[in-house]
This record gives sequence, structure tokens and C-alpha cells, in this order.
Amino acid sequence: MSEQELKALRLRIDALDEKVLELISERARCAQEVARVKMASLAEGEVPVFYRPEREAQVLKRVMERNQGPLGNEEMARLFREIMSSCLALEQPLKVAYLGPEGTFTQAAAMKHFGHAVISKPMAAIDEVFREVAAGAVNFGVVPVENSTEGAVNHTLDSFLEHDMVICGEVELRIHHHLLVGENTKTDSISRIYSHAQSLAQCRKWLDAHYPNVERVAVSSNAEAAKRVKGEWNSAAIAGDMAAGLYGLTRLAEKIEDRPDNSTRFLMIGSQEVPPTGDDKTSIIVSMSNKPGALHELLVPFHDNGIDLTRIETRPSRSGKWTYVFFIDFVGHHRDPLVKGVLEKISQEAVALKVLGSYPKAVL
Ligand SMILES: O=C(O)C(=O)C[C@]1(C(=O)O)C=C[C@@H](O)C=C1
Repeated sequence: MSEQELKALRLRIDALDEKVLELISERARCAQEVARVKMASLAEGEVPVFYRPEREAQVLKRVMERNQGPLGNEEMARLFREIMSSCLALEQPLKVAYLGPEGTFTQAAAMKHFGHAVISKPMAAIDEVFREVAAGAVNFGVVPVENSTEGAVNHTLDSFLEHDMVICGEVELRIHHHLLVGENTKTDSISRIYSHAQSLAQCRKWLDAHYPNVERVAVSSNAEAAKRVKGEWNSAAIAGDMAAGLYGLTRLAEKIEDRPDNSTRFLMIGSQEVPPTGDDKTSIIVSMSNKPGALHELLVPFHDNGIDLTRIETRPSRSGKWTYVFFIDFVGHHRDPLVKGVLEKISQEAVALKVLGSYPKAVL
């Protein structure tokens, strides 16, 4: 390519950037107007709701449907995700607590869902995320709820039994684990590998094959594992890209998870009910009396009404020995007439039923 051609193309890019800049600014001014309208239409004592997950899902879906390339749909939606995040920050900067420390996959999930223009707050434990939201210190919390290899995150399910929370969104993240070392690590003398118990389990076969005699040490998070390795010469950590970048570690081996489709699903928790979008999911907790056929009775109304169950999980209830509660996710919104009917039917048979929330299916 000649210098001349390159110069002409860069001039075109400069002109386009100017237009993009103008349009983004116009969009941001529009969002400020939206905030003004929301404030003006408040009833006495009503609190304004700036963050609208159902609208955000709609915007991102529209972008993906209309995108004609060459950028991929996900790439384009990620760009719009960040524009919207910045526009919302003009209306109201959101505060989001997540399972920390900095560099965890939960932080990556929070950024994927809310974008980077939020004030994020790392918490030391799942229960602390719930408490921070319950106390009103943050608008939303982000917690892991299930992993495709290792199953349910029980701490999260149990926290729902203790706190009154509304689920207002979900996000799925592909989890890639790397074996990380620091600049002082003697890579032929590694005698200890740190990681979160779930991550050690997700890389079990790889570790058996490559480091069968090395001690595996479970710590509170992958980011904590990465932090420890920085100060030691004979250890390595299993963690993801964010932790590697944050602690300046290098990858001795990449993508060492046993299953290539290893993914984790995260939930956004808060106190805000989300209106239907037409493509939603609902999460409920149900406890049934301890009698034969109770689970069957619970599932029949879903089957009879053609409602898709996406997940069912059992946990010991807090109220009695050998009694259980069921966590159920299904497709639909609790305001849909069909879903309403099913929930009414179940509540006639159940000891207790609680709707944890209806929220848009993950777009990104
Ligand atoms: O439509 C709204 O209610 C807005 O506040 C605008 C907007 C946007 O930038 O598109 C910003 C924040 C909301 O979470 C949803 C959408």
C-alpha cells in the first residue's frame, strides 16, 4: 500500500471518528434528557429508577439484529454496552458490589453486564455481597451461581434463603484458567499450586497429568492465589486473564480447564423488579412438604403448560432436618398469564413459594 493511500484512509477515519464522536455526545445528551423526564414524572415520595435492565437488553438485541459486520455481533454489542454504561453514569453512577478481590471472574462478569462506568466494590465473601446490597450501600451485587463443570455455588443459593433479594439479571462467562508464575518463580521447582477450590476442581485432570505430585492449596479466590504467587519462588497459581494482568504474572500454560466449554453463570441482585421484555427467565424457591411424590407434584404444572425448566437445584432447608428447598429457573416472566397460573397452582401445594425475580435472558 502506498503512503498516499494510507494517508487518504486515515483522513477518512478521522472524519468518521468526528461523526461517531458527535453522535455519541448527542446520545449522551439524550440520556440526560431521559433522566430529567424520569425525575419530572415522579410521584410524591417516589424514588427515580435510572437503571433499566429490560431497556438495555432491548437496545443490545436491536444492535445485534441490525449489525451487518464486519465487526461480529458480540463485539458490536460490547461497544454499545460501554456507551450505554457511560450514558447511565451521567444519569446516576451505579454502585456495584462483587465477590472480590479485584481480578476475580465475578468482577469480569460485573463489567460484562454493567460496563466499566460503574463504581465497583470488591467484597470478601458471597454473603457480604448480599449484606452490602441489603444494607443499601450499593445498588446491585454480582455473585456466581453455577458452573458448567462443577455445578451449583451453594454459598449463593443458601444466601438467598437468608436475604430478601430480587434477581434482576444474569450473565454467562466462558472461564479460561491459566497456570501463572511470577518473575521470581523457579518453574522447575514448583511444589505448590494455589487456586480457588472450584478452579482446582475444573482443572483436576490437567493437574493430574502435568503436576501429579505438587500440593494443591485451596484459597479464597483465584485473585488471592495470584497475589500469593507474586511473593514466592516455588509456587504457581491457577487464575484467569484479569488476575494475571493485575498481579503481573506470566502464563506457563494456557487454557488448562478440563472442559473447553467451561462457563460460569452469575446473577445480578438488588431490590428492583424488572418488567417483561418478551425473552425472560424467572427464578423461584419452593419448599414442599416431605411426602412421596412432592417433587412430581411440583413439576407437573410446568410440564402441563409447556414451560421450559432451565435448572432445578436442591438444598437442605434451614427450618428442619431432612427437609429441602428447590431452586427452580424457567423461561418466562412472573407477570405472564401462563406463568402466573403455574405459580398459583404450585403455591396451593407448596409449604412456601418465593419468586426471586424475573429478568431478561443474558444477551451478551
Ligand atoms: O431508556 C432509559 O431509560 C435510559 O435511561 C437510557 C439508557 C440508554 O443509554 O440507552 C440508559 C440507562 C438505562 O439503563 C437504559 C437505557
